[in-house]
Amino acid sequence: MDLTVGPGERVAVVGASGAGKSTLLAVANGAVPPSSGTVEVLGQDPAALRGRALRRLRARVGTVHQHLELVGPLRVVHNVNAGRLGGWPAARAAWSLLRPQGLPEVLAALERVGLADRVFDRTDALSGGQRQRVAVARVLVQDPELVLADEPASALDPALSGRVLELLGGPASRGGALLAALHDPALALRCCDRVVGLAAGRVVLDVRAASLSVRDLADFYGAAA
Ligand SMILES: Nc1ncnc2c1ncn2[C@@H]1O[C@H](COP(=O)(O)OP(=O)(O)OP(=O)(O)O)[C@@H](O)[C@H]1O
Repeated sequence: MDLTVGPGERVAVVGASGAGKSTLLAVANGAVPPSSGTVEVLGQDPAALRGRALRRLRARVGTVHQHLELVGPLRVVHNVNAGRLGGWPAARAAWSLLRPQGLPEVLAALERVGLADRVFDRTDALSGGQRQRVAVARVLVQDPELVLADEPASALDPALSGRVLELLGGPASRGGALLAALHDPALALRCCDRVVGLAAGRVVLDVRAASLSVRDLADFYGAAA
C-alpha cells in the first residue's frame, strides 16, 4: 500500500469487510507496527519513537476506535477527558477522577454531539449510538491535528452521522486531516473530499469524491466483496 494524505484532506476509506481498513488506521496511529515498509505520521515514524516523544505525537492524533475503547463503569466526563490525558501531568489526571478537570470543555464537546445532559451518567448506561458520540467527544476535547476514525457513525441515524463526520472533519478544515473508514457510500461522498478503496489490503481506488456517485460506490462495495 502506498498512500499519502495531505493537509486539509478528508479521506473516506472504503472496502468490504476484511479489506484492511481498520489495519490501515491502526498502523497510522502507531498501535500496530508495519510488518514491512515505512509509515510517517505528521512527519514522524511512530515505530521509531519512545517515551515522551511518542506521547507527544499521540496527543496530536485523535482516534475513534471501531470498538470505541471506553471504560463502561466510568462517568461520561471521565471518558471524554481521557482524550487529553496525554497533555496533563499524572497528578492532574489522577485528581480528575475525583474532581473532573476542564468541565467547560467537556460540556462544550458533549453539547456538540448532543449529549450535554449525560455528562455525569455512567458510560455503560448509554445506548450504542450515545457511546459512539462519547468517543467522538473525546476526540473533540483532544483537539488533534490528525483524526483517524473507524466507522465513527455506524450506530447513528443519518442526521447524526453527518453531524459527527462534520465535527471530525474540523481539524482538516484547519490544516489537519481526517482518515475515516466508512461503510455508508452516501456518507462517504457527502462528508469527504477523497475516497480510497481497499481490497485485500491494497489500494484499488483513489479518487475525488466529487467524481463518484453513490451508485458507483455501492457498486465498488459489491465488486470488492
Ligand atoms: N490482530 C490481527 N492479527 C492477524 N490478522 C488480523 C488482525 N486483525 C485483522 N487481521 C486480518 O487483517 C485483515 C484485515 O482486517 P481489518 O480489520 O483491517 O479489516 P476491515 O476492512 O477493517 O474490516 P471490517 O469492515 O470488517 O471492520 C483480515 O483478513 C483480518 O483477518
